Amino acid sequence: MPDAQILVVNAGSSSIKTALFGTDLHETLRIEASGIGTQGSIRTNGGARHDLALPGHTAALTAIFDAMAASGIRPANLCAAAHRVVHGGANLTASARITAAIRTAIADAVPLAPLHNPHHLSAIDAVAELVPDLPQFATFDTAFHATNPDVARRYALPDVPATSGLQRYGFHGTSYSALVHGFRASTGTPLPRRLLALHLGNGASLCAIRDGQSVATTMGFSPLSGLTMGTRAGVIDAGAVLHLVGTMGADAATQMLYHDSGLLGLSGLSADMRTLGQSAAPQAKFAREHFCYWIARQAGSMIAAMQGVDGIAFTGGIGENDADIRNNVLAQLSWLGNIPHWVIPAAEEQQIARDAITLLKDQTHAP
Ligand SMILES: Nc1ncnc2c1ncn2[C@@H]1O[C@H](COP(=O)(O)OP(=O)(O)O)[C@@H](O)[C@H]1O
Ligand SMILES: CC(=O)OP(=O)(O)O
Ligand SMILES: [Mg+2]
Repeated sequence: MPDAQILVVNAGSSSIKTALFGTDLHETLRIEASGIGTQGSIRTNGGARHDLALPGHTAALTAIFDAMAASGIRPANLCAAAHRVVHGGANLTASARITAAIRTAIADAVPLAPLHNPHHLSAIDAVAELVPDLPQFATFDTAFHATNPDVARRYALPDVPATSGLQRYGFHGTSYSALVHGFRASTGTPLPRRLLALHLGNGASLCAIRDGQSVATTMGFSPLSGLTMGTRAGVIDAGAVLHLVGTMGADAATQMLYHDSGLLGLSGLSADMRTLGQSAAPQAKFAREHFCYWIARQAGSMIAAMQGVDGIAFTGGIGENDADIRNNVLAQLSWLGNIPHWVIPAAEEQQIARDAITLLKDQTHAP
């Protein structure tokens, strides 16, 4: 194992994907834990999945670190760690070295991304404990959407202190920027001028990408809005949220909207799309239909924001693997005519490593 490896940690809501990269961006090891809280499994270098009980992210991180140690990785092999961070709040949008102040800002944004930020902090702290002086970096999921125009970002709320920072940030930007960066290499064609990108994983969103830049996306202030997701409700009338808070209280409403809704809430069976696809239960079929219908509905909004569409790209665990979901969505968009589409593996880890390498080089060249 050569030295100077960058450890990348991508904690999603149902997965932790880790990889090691050389400073030339060459991937040397990949260990992924998936189905956290459902059908837990771990796999190394894209090989066979091994079933493993993964009740939570802490168990997944421990299993990954054990597997890394078993693969011969030692702290001395690492020159940096780099993390995907879903929400950095209003001020943290560009990738950065994780200082005490930045850790605090990520902690302050926990209420805005309760399915993600706590796990980013656990990973940052676990690495700091294992290798105390290792430089650590963060890539923010919000960064790619900084190009959205004000009309897209602004909620129609008054400009008063209570609404400070209340805007549509958008997420999955790490995946979308990797998709734009690697589009030609993975498809053999140039990036279409107006691309509808669908990141469909446990969390799911759409992005309107015009000339390589995000102009609109379905998630907003938090990763709760937009599409139907594994356990998240997606777009819901604020009046319905007020009603839930009024009748159940804020804590129970938060639990319902983030943890008990979406595919799980609709099916009463599972948040996991693969499990639902294998089920003959009518509720499982309805949950899958709901997922596709709301993708198609919100795709119309993204296409309007770009004034048309020249290509469609699917990515994420569902987007890459579930052909029935892709075909259902494409059939509901057939009114568009014959638009080319591609399936492109999410390359979030490579994007995170690329950002960290840029920051490492900047530090080396700093006066
Ligand atoms: N072969 C498959 N067929 C259908 N769904 C799949 C398949 N593989 C993974 N998925 C689904 O992908 C989702 C997880 O996506 P992923 O992008 O890994 O999650 P996360 O959002 O946690 O990063 C789950 O709903 C899982 O069932
Ligand atoms: C932002 C988000 O929902 O991420 P994930 O799909 O990885 O849970
Ligand atoms: Mg993910």
